[in-house]
Amino acid sequence: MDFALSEEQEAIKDMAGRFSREELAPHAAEWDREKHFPVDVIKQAAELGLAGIYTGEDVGGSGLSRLDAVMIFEELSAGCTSTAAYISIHNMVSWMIDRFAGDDLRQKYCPKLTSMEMLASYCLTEPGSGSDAAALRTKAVKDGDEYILNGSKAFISGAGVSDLYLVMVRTGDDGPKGISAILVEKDTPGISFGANERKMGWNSQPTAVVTFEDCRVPAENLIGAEGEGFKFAMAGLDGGRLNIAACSLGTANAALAAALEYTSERTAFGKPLSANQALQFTLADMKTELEAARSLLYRAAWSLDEKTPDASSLCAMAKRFVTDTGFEVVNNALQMHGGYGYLADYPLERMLRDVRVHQILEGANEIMRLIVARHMLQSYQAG
Ligand SMILES: CC(C)(COP(=O)(O)OP(=O)(O)OC[C@H]1O[C@@H](n2cnc3c(N)ncnc32)[C@H](O)[C@@H]1OP(=O)(O)O)[C@@H](O)C(=O)NCCC(=O)NCCSC(=O)C1=CCCCC1
Repeated sequence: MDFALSEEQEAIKDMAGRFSREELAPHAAEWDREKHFPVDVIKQAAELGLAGIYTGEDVGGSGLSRLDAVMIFEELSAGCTSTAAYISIHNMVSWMIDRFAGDDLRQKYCPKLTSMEMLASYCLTEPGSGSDAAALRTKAVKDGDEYILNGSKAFISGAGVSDLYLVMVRTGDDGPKGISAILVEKDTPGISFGANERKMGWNSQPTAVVTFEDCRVPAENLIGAEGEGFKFAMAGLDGGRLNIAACSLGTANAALAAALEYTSERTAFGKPLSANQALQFTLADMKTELEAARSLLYRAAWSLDEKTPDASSLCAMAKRFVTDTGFEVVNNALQMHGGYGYLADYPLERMLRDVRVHQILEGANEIMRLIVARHMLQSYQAG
């Protein structure tokens, strides 16, 4: 087993790290304060190949691995958690179209997504269904060569700004087998967007309800066949969950770096804070837990690349463990800053607000435990 990164991976990390330090970090506090969605900066990411990281090269993607992707999101999130997370959602949609749509849709949309001529949003959650995703009710009824959509999607990142919406809809019976996936462009008559939600964090991207009222969408926009949408949605989330975990990891790395600097420079009782063994122990635990989190994350990403049978379960483990660990590390770093950690002049309170939601979205961490337990019990019962 080789734990060393390849030269190409080192170069990818360097490139993402530079973009993060130069284009994201200097503005993250302002974007958070002003609730500004930095579309221009996000589009610069496309020029670096970060808009279709694991989308195929034949449609303009970078054709990299999931392991490469988590390394990239770890770097990007150290600069701005919320912006990195939006880029991760865009990547998830780009990959889902590349992987599951027919060639006409792939050729029509993937190059526009990988160049970020179009930005994308993922629409699964509804006002009445979150963790129980298969209970979704947004209907799509076939009418000639169109589907007519009616219903609402909630908590949609990028809503109102994104150009393309990958929407999970009900085309059949109750449950997962009646769900399909369809693409809806922003200017389609019948689609509308609610007000930007007021959130604790993730303020550099808009979040809103998306409503469909007799929204007519070409039938050719259906991804795959009717009834396949739930599996596509779950497969997309396997990778999405890794990327969100990477966003917690990168943010926590930055928080630990800030804590090291602060505790080395700030003096109390005649010596630097970091000279206190109690703080040293906490710093050591933070470092150790982040290393453990990274190891699990990379292992899960490798499993997804290799399509191992336990890949979805490992993605769920990584999402749960890394986002919980990331939150604890950021919280400890904030505590080490004392009162300053609570001020918006320092980045810690923003980091804490941003990573908190990673324990909730793309599958709450309780659902991650459910996925792991189900896989473990099924494997046990199968002998
Ligand atoms: C895990 C879960 C609770 C499972 O549900 P059930 O028991 O209804 O479904 P079950 O019986 O497990 O399965 C149905 C079919 O589906 C296949 N499949 C499952 N996982 C996968 C997978 N990973 N890959 C491929 N196929 C999969 C399964 O095999 C089955 O097919 P089969 O009958 O065997 O032919 C699921 O609902 C879930 O996960 N919720 C969290 C939602 C949730 O995560 N939102 C997040 C919304 S997005 C979000 O929060 C965002 C926030 C910020 C912006 C981006 C998005």
